[in-house]
Amino acid sequence: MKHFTSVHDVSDIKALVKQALEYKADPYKDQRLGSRKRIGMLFLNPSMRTRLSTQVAAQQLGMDAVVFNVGSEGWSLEFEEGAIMNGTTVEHVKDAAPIMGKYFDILCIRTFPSLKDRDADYSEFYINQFIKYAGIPIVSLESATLHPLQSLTDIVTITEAISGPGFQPKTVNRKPKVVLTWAPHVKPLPQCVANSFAQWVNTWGEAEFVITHPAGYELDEQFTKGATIMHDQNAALKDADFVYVKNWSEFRDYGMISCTDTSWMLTNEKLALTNQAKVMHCLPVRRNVELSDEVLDGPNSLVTTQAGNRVWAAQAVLAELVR
Ligand SMILES: NCCC[C@H](NC(=O)CCC(=O)O)C(=O)O
Ligand SMILES: NC(=O)OP(=O)(O)O
Repeated sequence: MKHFTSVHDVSDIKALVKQALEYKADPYKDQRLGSRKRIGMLFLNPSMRTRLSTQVAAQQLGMDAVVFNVGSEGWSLEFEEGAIMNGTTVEHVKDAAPIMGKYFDILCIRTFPSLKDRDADYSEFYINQFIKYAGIPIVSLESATLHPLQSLTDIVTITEAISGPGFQPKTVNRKPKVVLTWAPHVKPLPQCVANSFAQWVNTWGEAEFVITHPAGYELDEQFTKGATIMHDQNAALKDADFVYVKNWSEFRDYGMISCTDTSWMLTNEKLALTNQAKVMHCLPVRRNVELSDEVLDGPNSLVTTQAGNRVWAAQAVLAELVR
């Protein structure tokens, strides 16, 4: 693995999931693997889970992690080739990234989309500039279109749940039914988590995968191809074993919100349509907008386990890059 910015960087998903679960069983088994290695973590946007879980993962491998909230504390970066820098940006990524390449062995970056310019966002303009100029492995901590550390975690979480004693598929030998459902929100959010989840589940190939959303919220087909897409949420939820709840803004009418229908919120009434599905969400979650309290606080919620698993996914990825 050279970089970790999408599922395409992974040659064997199942092996990486296995590695993550091995770290969960024995967190310090490779505590010297990353000795004398250092990761830099650049945040152009806020984070709680990604930041803390990746730091913990690095520590468990014996690596140092340096966090830089570049969005709020650093010089504002210029990314445009040939820019005449007589405005508000202070330093070009061409100058900054190679220096970070000297300080660190691996550079991890969070950079959200603008949700204004679809072509620029979907070209992954910002993270690709770091790949071009830093000269060291780059790890996405959520980029303009994808969130691969989250998606690896999600596959780890599903794998763990279906291997456990409590899992009862509807029919024997059936792949688990995984439903990604759109949920309402108060503001336009990136498509990253949904794109990435779809990309990973499709590549993994071990689920019967359904995506449900209101008309107009179709995601980019490059990520969803292979999934069944339905506009009827109740029909989609039937017999689901896992329900992944996420809001995203529109891809076609880019960054827009055309649906404010609160009935898309996942409630216990909707959960009753499923095969006692486990409920997932990447967090942070808007309670009683995306998901009801009763679901989040109820026995079907996997969200805390899922967020806890972020550590093992990050540890597996860092270990692979160090190796
Ligand atoms: N990293 C996980 C999700 C990050 C981001 N959510 C947010 O921005 C939520 C903000 C809010 O609820 O106001 C997203 O959906 O891609
Ligand atoms: N799920 C996730 O990426 O959370 P943070 O935004 O808190 O890192």
